[in-house]
Amino acid sequence: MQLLNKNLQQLVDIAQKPSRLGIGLMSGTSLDGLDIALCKFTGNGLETQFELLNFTTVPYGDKFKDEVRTVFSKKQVELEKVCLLNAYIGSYHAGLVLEALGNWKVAATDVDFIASHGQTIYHAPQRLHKQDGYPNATLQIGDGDHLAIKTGILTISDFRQKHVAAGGEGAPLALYGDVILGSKPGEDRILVNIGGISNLTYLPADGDSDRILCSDIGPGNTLIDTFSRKFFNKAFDEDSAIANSGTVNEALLNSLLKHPFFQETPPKTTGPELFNEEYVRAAQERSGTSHIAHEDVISTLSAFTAKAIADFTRAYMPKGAKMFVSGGGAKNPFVVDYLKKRLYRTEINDTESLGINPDAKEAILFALLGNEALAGEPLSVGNNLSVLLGKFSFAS
Ligand SMILES: Nc1ncnc2c1ncn2[C@@H]1O[C@H](COP(=O)(O)OP(=O)(O)OP(=O)(O)O)[C@@H](O)[C@H]1O
Ligand SMILES: CC(=O)N[C@H]1[C@@H]2OC[C@@H](O2)[C@@H](O)[C@@H]1O[C@H](C)C(=O)O
Repeated sequence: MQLLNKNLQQLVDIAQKPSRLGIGLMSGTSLDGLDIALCKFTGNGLETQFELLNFTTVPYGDKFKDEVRTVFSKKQVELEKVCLLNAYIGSYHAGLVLEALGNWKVAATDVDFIASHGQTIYHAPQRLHKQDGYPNATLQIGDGDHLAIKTGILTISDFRQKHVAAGGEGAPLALYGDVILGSKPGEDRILVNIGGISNLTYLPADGDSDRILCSDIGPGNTLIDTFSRKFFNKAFDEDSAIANSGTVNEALLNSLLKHPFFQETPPKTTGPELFNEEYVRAAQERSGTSHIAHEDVISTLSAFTAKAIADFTRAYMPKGAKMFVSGGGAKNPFVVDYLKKRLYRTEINDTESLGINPDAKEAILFALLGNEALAGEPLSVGNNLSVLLGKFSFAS
């Protein structure tokens, strides 16, 4: 007699496998493309053994980016567009997964699960929306059912909602993956990811769970990208070519750093809902720097990203901790050099030196969270919430 329906049986079977093949998908706030990481997991929790088998970033075309930007971090949008994009992105990502699997010569039937972050279109922690009676909120679109149906692979998605439901801000979720991938007994480590928004995980040498901290820091690439697009028609400041041709304007830099967010005690989260074009315009007006050269704006915004990380590190991190950077911002020489100058006593490398591909780190994180949703137990580490995240979408 069959006791379970087919879908529940599939969950039990996958959970009991000695090792699982999972795909992590991340589409971040930089809107540069879809990161796809094929990982093999053995075990779960802090004992997880993991291997990155394949990784690719599929760049988004301008048309897709423009479509998403019509609803991205905007207070008012066409609701119809949100509805259409929710289905479209799920299905589009599914197509990209199938294409990647084809390129890697891996059969979809050999993959146990997809763990999909989706596309954040609005992040609204209470600290940002400040509306009485409303809780923390965040919204990711690209529905998991479309991925499951189109690829035939069990899909876990919408990881941030339960974090919010359990009292968190829905981010950052990096902590769990960073603890597993990046901890080393006897070494104080700081893992900094410079994506659209930058965030950091502190991993103490003694492994003391109470001292582990994960928090957003401030803008990563988001402002550099916005103004590179606006002034120079470039998606980003490749190899800091623009920033290097300008000068940091100290008055503007100080004005940019004057926001209560930077004084708030971590953990905290933010997004382009705060750090956007209007934010920079207002800082320019306050500091009388509205007419400085466009190159100087890019240099100053790059310094802003780096100085926010340096200030946070000085304020909250113990001296002597080693820093490991990842995310697209780790490839911005101006940002990294500025950071090194501000933190001249800190040893700074990228996460490649830990054996973690700096571009793949966040996609791996979601694959890890998917593995936990299937085979793990709620874990209490640092300031993470002790809940298993993610919703299941079955292929039939
Ligand atoms: N060669 C380079 N020079 C300068 N900047 C670069 C370079 N390569 C990538 N970047 C920056 O990295 C960005 C992409 O970063 P990443 O892929 O980490 O973002 P993301 O996944 O959207 O991040 P998150 O979700 O963490 O906000 C680009 O938009 C660009 O600003
Ligand atoms: C709401 C949202 O999408 N936040 C992202 C964003 O990009 C970086 C930073 O802001 C971080 O808080 C988070 O992503 C990573 C993966 C996280 O949750 O750890």
